Amino acid sequence: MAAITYEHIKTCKQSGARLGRVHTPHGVIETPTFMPVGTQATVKTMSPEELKDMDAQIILSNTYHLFLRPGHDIVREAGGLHKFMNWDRPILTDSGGFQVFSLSEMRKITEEGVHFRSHLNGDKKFLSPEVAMEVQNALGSDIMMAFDECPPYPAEYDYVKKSLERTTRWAERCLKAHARPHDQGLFAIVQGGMFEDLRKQSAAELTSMDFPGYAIGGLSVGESKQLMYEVLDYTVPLLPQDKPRYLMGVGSPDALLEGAIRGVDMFDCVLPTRIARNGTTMTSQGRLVVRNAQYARDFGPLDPECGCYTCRNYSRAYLRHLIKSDETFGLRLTTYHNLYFLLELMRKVRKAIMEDRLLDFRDEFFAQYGLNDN
Ligand SMILES: CC1(C)O[C@@H]2[C@@H](CO[C@@]3(CNc4nc5cc6c(=O)[nH]c(N)nc6cc5[nH]4)OC(C)(C)O[C@@H]23)O1
Ligand SMILES: [Zn+2]
Repeated sequence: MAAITYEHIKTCKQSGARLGRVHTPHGVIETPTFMPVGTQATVKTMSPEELKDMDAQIILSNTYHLFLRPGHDIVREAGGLHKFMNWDRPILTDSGGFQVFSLSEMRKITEEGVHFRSHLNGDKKFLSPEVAMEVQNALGSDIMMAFDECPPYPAEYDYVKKSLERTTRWAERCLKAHARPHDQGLFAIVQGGMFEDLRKQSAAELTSMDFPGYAIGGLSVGESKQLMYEVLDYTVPLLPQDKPRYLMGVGSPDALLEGAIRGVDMFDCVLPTRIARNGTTMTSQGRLVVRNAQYARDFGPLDPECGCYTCRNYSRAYLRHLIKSDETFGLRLTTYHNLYFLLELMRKVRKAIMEDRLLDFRDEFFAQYGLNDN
């Protein structure tokens, strides 16, 4: 029995989006799904109990960060990431390639791997397919990502082609280094930038190696949303129907809807947790910056249509006061709401697929939420 299997439930007759389940050793994930990001073994300010209250079915953590601190050996000695952070549902770990480029200085890519300096203390470090697999093995995540290179955006055609070919060779090395295929699934990451023929090449090379799931990398890196949707239009159909498809780094309401409509099953993004910490919230009426003066005497709920703990028990005035006063409880309340909002949105997406009306749902949602940059 493979560690990760995909169960297709139905395809929306109106949009082509699909309803499914991903089966993992730590439980089932209903898709399309949004995965809260817990980069350093915690979804910032949330307890595992609160994440379960809102029915987060899987969370993300990160090889790069845990490799640097506390070190994967400590997590291994703790019994793995599930035990270390007291989370008994599925965990997906990113492989670290992308974070090396988005966080560290002084990096040098070779065929062997990437030499870089830690962004924490400048120590010289090295990540490679083999090291990334050893670290994820120590973390014990249910879904591991292959070690890849995410080209910068924009990037020249020749650079992107050479980069995707190395990513394919690195994916092969990850497969060879994969010690526990029966209790950890390894997803490959399709690259190819914004070039249709290179996306085709990357997808063909990786799907010929039969991974249990495929991620679409190299997006949400500064390109316009229209360009991202264009790349999805021709990349998603290249991936197998009977495997999960994961779009990395995407998490605004509009992008989640447009991605689901195009057949994406899994999403992750720091957006909801990151903006919550500066008092910006996602509500059914669009973005609401609750720290703004206009809410000083607004004793209504953050979002009148939301049933979450924050919206049932506290007012906008109180949230504004806490955020302005730098009270940690304020960050917890806005984070709880933002995550609940996106998880609730995905529940509504799954219901709309079941009822063959996802395009109608998208139009209704945008009419209320607004097309503003959310
Ligand atoms: C949208 C938002 C709010 O998310 C923030 C910030 C900037 O974009 C993000 C999200 N975009 C994103 N694209 C990715 C592509 C890959 C990839 O090709 N390979 C691998 N292994 N992991 C990836 C992770 C990715 N995350 O990336 C960082 C830099 C992690 O911060 C995130 O804007
Ligand atoms: Zn709420």
